[in-house]
Amino acid sequence: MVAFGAGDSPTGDSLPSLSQSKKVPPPLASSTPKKRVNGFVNGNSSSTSGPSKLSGINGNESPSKKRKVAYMDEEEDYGERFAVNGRATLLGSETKAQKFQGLQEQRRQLPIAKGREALIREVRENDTVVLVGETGSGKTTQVPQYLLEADISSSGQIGVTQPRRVAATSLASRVADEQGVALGSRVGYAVRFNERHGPGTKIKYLTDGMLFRELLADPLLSRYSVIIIDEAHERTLNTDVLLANLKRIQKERKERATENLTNSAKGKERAREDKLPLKLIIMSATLDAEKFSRFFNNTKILYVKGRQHPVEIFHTIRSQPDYADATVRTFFQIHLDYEPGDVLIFLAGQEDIEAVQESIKTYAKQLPLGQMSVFTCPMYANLPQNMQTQVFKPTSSGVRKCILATNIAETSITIPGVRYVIDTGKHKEKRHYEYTGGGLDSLMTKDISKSSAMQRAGRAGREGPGFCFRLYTESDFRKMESTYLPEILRTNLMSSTLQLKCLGQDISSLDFMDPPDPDSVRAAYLTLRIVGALDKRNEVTQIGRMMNMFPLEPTLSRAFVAAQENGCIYEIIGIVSVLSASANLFIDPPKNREKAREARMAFQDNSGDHLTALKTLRAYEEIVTSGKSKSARRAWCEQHYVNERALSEAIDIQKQLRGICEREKLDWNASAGNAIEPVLRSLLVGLVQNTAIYREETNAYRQITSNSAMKIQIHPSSVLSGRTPRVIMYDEPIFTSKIYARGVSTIPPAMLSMLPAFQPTKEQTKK
Ligand SMILES: Nc1ncnc2c1ncn2[C@@H]1O[C@H](COP(=O)(O)OP(=O)(O)OP(=O)(O)O)[C@@H](O)[C@H]1O
Repeated sequence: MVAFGAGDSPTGDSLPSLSQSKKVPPPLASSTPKKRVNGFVNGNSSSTSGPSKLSGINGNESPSKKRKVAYMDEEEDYGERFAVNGRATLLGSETKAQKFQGLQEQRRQLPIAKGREALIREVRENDTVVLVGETGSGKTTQVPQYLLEADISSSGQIGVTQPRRVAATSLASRVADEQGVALGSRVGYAVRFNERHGPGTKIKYLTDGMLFRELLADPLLSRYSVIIIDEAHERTLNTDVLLANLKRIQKERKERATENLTNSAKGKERAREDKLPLKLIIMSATLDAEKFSRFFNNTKILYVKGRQHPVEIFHTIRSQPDYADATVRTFFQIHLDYEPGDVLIFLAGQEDIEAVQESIKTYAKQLPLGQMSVFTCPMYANLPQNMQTQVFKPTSSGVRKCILATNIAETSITIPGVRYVIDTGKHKEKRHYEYTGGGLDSLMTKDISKSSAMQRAGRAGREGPGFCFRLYTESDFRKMESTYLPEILRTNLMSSTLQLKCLGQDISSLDFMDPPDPDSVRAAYLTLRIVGALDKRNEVTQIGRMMNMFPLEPTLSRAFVAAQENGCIYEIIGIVSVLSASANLFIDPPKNREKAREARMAFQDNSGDHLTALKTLRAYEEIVTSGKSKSARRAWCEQHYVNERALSEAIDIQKQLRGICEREKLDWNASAGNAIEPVLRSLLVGLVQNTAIYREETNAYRQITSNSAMKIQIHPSSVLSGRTPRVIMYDEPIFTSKIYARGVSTIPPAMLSMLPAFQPTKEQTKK
């Protein structure tokens, strides 16, 4: 049993209080938990330590020896399965008009509704506004609609940025419903490789990365009248780059507006038609508002009063070093003793999610007869879009949905039905380390920040009072950092540097809220020079511009450009599509690695993982075009240990990349036939920094372009694992217990000398 203490939630220095359970009204009678579980204490009382009802969860005894409840498989489309009863029917039986009226009533009840007029006034009077309001108060869904309804956006669009694609798509869908229009018409969205908007779109939810890309074609973002940067506290690299640019754009558009207004009688009208100047709103529930305000010349800060529903927060009495186990036990404590309502669990990453999901499913099968059944549903970035949106579908009243998510579910989104949040207090943090001639990304499990903890708790209490169970003590909460280090200070800057260069800007001289580390900037320039995207004076080259046309990582877009010269775009598009898919192509069960490897022999290419991936994609395409049934396709994938989601996503990306080729008048059908050399050569041009040579003395690889003595091993999941080809190239170095090269192909040593930016030593080209 996990013991939880008082729900009095301390707050961070400058962060608004999320929940102070002693101050918030107690949960409504109908929503009060049936009874408290042993060990859970309310208010200020201390923990009890009676015997756990859930001893079976920890020990060998099962909660129930009989399995009498029906359970679902996560692969099933449960939306269809439950379409005939429960909540799904309830919504389905409402008329469209009733549903619309219901949504309007919900809109009126939101805390932000009281501030509607004041907000509109402030936005009219100020070009930039910082808006802080509790989670769920209605910022993201309502502010764009208020501005549209008040005609502040005039003839332009309102762009609302989100750090994550799932938030952008789900919010657009909600706001389209609230506006009573079809998604993609007045309200739309744009995320990488997936857009739904049209000429009539007035409110567009988009990822910050997409808005950054739009800058390239339209440096003044002239189609927008208003830009809303939502969840600004996350300080993603794209958000920071956008903020620096938005400051410039506002200035330039203001100058134009003033010119128009003073120089001609028709100026006023033109200024309106040109959507000048640009209004900017920066929003979050957990924002260092003063810092943002200072950055925008001490602009106005507005606070939304009140929260929609109370969230009662509990901390554990003791620290929980085995947080996965504590999660499972807490889940069942809720499941057995609390009223219906779905549970959202925050875990660090995919591995944690899979392990906890497995345990929950196992124990759920042993629940006593008559107990509500459990349906588990994962949610992490590597999961394809269609799987991520599964979590939003309703279940029947006899099922408790348990969503196991990473921090992609942490901000902005409302998952209908969620009433309980379990927060493990962990996340995965990506950090980039530079060393001479290379870089290394690490992905480590770390404690979250206070701001994250508050956002996580905010996912409960969106449709009614909620509960948040934190698997860390109150004193651990107090010790957490207020916010994370901005991404610009801890990530690889190569991609942004190139994009800015194409805009005629220099990352080292932009006006950032926090300027990047000069070493990281130097490393980004060096890599871009090595791949030929920049010249010696750091000016963008023709190659760099071509690379920038494709929404790909620079290493992949460089391979793409090389493929045009080498006559193998057809092959490179296939490989790049697989590498750009959000899920890994090959299922790599550590216990069954040999079996998986044998099963994939049919596609294995001796050169390594890149051509093996291409052959796998082609084999799957054949299956699809031959008209095989859905279940036959799935069986084929299972038999070969390949991830069908990754393959279907790759096919989708491939289609889009081919579309870009057509637009740019490139022949995507240009193929090298059976010759693999042009394909490897093209990949090598992009991956030149990720090349390594085998050293017998250490039985490991050493990076060629760096002086570092770092030892690299071929990752066990590679088809080349167990072999020691002399020279390899790889997609990325990853650091776990050792430094591994992942996505590896062998290359003939002589190929290195073909690279203009790289002149190898004699030893390196030796056969
Ligand atoms: N998809 C949805 N289904 C049901 N209710 C929703 C949905 N989206 C929003 N809501 C309702 O609208 C409220 C306001 O949501 P909104 O995202 O605008 O709040 P917010 O202030 O931006 O919150 P956050 O800071 O957490 O992003 C939610 O609390 C919820 O009650």
